Amino acid sequence: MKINFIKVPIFYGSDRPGVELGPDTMIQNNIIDIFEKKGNIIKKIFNTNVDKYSEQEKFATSKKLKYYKGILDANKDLANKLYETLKEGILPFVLGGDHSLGIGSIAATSKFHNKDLAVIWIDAHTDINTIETSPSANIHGMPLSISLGEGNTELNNILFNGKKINGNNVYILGARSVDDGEYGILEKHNVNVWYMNDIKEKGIEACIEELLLKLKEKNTKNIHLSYDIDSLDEKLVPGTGTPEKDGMNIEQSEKLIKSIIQTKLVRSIDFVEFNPMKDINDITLKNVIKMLNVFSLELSKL
Ligand SMILES: NC(=[NH2+])NCCC[C@H](N)C(=O)O
Ligand SMILES: [Mn+2]
Repeated sequence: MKINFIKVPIFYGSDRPGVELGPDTMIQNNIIDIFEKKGNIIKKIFNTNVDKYSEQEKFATSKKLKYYKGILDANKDLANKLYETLKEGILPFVLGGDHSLGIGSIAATSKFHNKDLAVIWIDAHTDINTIETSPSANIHGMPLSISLGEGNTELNNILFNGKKINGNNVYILGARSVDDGEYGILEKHNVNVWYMNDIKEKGIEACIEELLLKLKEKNTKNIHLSYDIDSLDEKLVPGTGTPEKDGMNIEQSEKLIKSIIQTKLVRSIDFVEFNPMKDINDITLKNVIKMLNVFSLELSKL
């Protein structure tokens, strides 16, 4: 598979420095080699521009959204680079950075496919807060609501105005930390969610079957796959901004990623929330590399 890596060194959405070092840490740990040894071709490595804002400036451009302007401009730049990549027929693989980057990557993939897009969101959180419901004002907890057209800031209008996706084409797996206000938004938009409890009760295989069936029933043609490493259990990923207990193990995560890539419908991928500054004894780094091995192997078979 021909791939462009798009680095997005941003921490503003999480308000916890360190995650902006994720992309370069992964590159320094030879992920280009890992991908190429399996037979993929890395065409280009883009770097998204992220302007500098100080801690004191975090509410300077919006009272309710931390680092609003910094996140907006970075996502615009990401969206343009991702759209270019799709136009060249190359798979964009976005290296985060925090999950606020989902705003730009969904905007670009949706535009390219004329809004005929499903989003699979593998995450401990549902990331569907709005300005009103967010307990933190951290934009990495809001990319799905923004992509669904909630709110009316410039973040809603990247590449084209308004709603990028439909809620019944959004599939969240691995959730176990949901804020009170998020439940109503999930319901309003008919979002499909498999909570960790569902995965524990039914087993990951049964959940994957349900997911694949729904994709088929809806005649899904294009998927944006957004992978947050905090979907893994906190013991496996101490190096992430918001680790949560009772998460997926490596084997479950691996099965899930393989089955999704094997649909041959994945058009763009995010890999987010690795914070090397919070890592302990390289535990997270090792698991990040493990998961990137899974992605690269599966992609090489396409
Ligand atoms: N992408 C993430 N790690 N999101 C964490 C979100 C945490 C919390 N729900 C919030 O909105 O602040
Ligand atoms: Mn997330």
